[in-house]
Amino acid sequence: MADALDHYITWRLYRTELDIELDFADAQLDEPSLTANAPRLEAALDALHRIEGGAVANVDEGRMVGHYWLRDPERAPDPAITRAIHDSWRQIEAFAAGVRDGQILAEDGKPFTGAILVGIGGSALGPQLLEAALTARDSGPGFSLRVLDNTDPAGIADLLAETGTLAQTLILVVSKSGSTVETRNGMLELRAACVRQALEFPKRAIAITLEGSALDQLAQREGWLARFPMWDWVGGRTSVLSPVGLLPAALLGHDWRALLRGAAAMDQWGRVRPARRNPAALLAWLWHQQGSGHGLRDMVILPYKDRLSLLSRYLQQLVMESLGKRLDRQGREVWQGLAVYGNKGSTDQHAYVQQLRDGLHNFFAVFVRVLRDLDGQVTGPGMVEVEPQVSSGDCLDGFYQGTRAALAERGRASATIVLRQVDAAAVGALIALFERAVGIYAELIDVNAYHQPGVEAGKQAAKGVLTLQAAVLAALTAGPGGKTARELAEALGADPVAVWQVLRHLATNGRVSVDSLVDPAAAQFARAP
Ligand SMILES: O=P(O)(O)OC[C@H]1O[C@H](O)[C@H](O)[C@@H](O)[C@@H]1O
Repeated sequence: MADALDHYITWRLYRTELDIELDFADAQLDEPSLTANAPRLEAALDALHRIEGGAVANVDEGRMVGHYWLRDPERAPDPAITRAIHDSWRQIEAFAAGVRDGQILAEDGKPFTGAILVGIGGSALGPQLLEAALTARDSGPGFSLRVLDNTDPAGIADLLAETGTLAQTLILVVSKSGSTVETRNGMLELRAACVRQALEFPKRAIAITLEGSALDQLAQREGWLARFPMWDWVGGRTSVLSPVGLLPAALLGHDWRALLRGAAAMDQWGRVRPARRNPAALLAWLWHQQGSGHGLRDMVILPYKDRLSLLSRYLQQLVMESLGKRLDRQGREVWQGLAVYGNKGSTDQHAYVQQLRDGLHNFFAVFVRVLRDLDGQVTGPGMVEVEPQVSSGDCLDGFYQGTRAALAERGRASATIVLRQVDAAAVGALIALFERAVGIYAELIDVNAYHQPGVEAGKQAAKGVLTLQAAVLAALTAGPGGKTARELAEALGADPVAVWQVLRHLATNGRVSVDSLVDPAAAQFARAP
């Protein structure tokens, strides 16, 4: 009779060189369905193999999908790509060393002590994840990274207030396309702050972007301090191991080569056949089985380690932007996706775990367990005993094991990724594991994981709002009296609700005059005096 230990060993994948385990013992996977679906999984792995060999997997945009080459440049199908990656590494190494050793100085001759990264989506989430996961561990004192990832004036003001003088601050403007509005705005706001502080923006500005993009051209024209490449074969949400994530990591003093090594080692593991022995394939199969191939259950990401609390935010983009698709690759309407949320344990146990155990059964959990309580040291001697013979770390691990068991008891599935510690190699491996699982799952459900047609609709509509705002401002007359939103909308042939929405925002910010904003039909707007 197989006992619980046999069951665990049967559903455990372990890789010695990574010291990472994937524990599927509570994942409710079963051998018969895995055997029956082995051909599909093997075909998905074949497809990934072709992608790694340079297939144009992003058919709509006619692009190769090369994030796997970022950690193993020799795999790239074109020697020019291999060279470009190696060149970028050399450039990152030299620049970060120059900043950290004080050869690259600010205009006042003093060292740079921090950076503000301006970017959004894939151009911010990866660097944020790395900073949160690795900073305390690797960097030592002396360099800080702040991120400006929105066009919210209050957020920008807060960041500027926190930073104070920008004299010792590098400004990293990160945008693959080089034309993202939020990032442009953040850059313009920081440029204005430099002018206010009598500092030269180009002397501290660095661009990470596609060669020839609008941002790249601007950086060239103005002679920015440095320019680093992005490539069209790397998607924003898989760009963390390109200069997008590596340069900030290097500036922070992280072991970015270990990050690459960890990812490359996970890629190796992720190429293992048969699929039953392959961690990424089993993870993708878990998603498929739990959500019936239609994302019917959400993935709750629960790392029991504060430093990984941004993992779920990072994975939200990677998974949901890749898999959330209306059409499959045959053009059929499929409305696919896989919702991701989570923060960290045991914190979330005091928030929504109640529903996970007792409520709606529309999820499965992926735990991340970190065996070592404190990095690089054993805590035994001198540990604080919160109870006799019990440390805080014992409690944290107990909460993980307890929550997992409590969910299993109610028939809720989970998988656990077990790391020895949160170091650069482990973080690289985690990133690669999920990237590969996304690639495999996309093959299983037949969607293009590498485009994002859905994000355009909101951007276009926002442009329309600003066009309407310009028309409304032009149509307003100077007071007294004024016009209602309805009158203005009629004059402009526009939607009166849209006109009201624009006006109430402008009025609240003192850009137009209004008698009162209480009644949308009666409010009288006039040009601000
Ligand atoms: O790096 P950027 O070109 O500025 O793009 C930033 C982000 O915005 C877009 O809307 C995409 O949906 C994301 O995939 C991308 O990461």
